[in-house]
Amino acid sequence: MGRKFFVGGNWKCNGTADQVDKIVKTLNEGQVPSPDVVEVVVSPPYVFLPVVKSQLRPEFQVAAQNCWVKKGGAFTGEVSAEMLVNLGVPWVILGHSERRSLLGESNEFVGDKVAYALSQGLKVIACVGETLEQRESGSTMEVVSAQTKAIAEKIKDWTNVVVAYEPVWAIGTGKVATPAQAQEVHAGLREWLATNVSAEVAESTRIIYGGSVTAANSKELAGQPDVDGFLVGGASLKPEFIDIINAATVKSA
Ligand SMILES: O=C(CO)COP(=O)(O)O
Repeated sequence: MGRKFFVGGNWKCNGTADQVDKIVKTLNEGQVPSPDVVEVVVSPPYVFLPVVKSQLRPEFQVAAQNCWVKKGGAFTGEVSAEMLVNLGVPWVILGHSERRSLLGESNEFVGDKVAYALSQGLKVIACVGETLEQRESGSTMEVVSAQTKAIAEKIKDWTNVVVAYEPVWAIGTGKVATPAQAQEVHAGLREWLATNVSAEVAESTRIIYGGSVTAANSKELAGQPDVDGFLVGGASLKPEFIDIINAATVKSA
């Protein structure tokens, strides 16, 4: 299997300088599999990116949590893809559900952001996911397919894209998707890519799960054939993030 396990830590809008120091120390001391087995990317708030990047063990990478939709300029409060590249930040998270719902980012806007970030040389963790209401009405695949389609329409090369399936009802709620629920949507997304992009892209693109991932549930989720890793929120601020990274060994066992 060619898809390397991927574990992202999304710190969201959390952390003081002291807390960031402690988290980085924990990450640097943790026992984890080799970078051949797992790719680890942590995503602090913008203001901490330079310090985290400079202090983090070299095999772990950093991601921004967002970037502007086009070239920088007169866009007060925004950070451009060019700036991230200039600072040597390799990854960016785009289309997180908190930005979709709280800041009104549409599918099309997220598609434009993904295309622009890729064009500047960034790698993208592109998030999709349904609300509880959408799940209960049976429209989960329709929703995540439309979110993925809005990206697929704007990009040609999927090499630098990781898709994060994050059901909104599982984010920050302690209500994790069951391994079967995650597998079903991941397989559906892979099928969507096979039908609408190509068999190669479907086979090689990593589809990771996010939403109340913990050390306790990570191994069973990682055991699902189409779960290629995680995007971790709350638990990425704690020492248990190291255990979640170690769930990668389930794939090679
Ligand atoms: O939104 C998430 C990661 O991007 C998931 O957050 P939690 O792990 O806190 O549920």
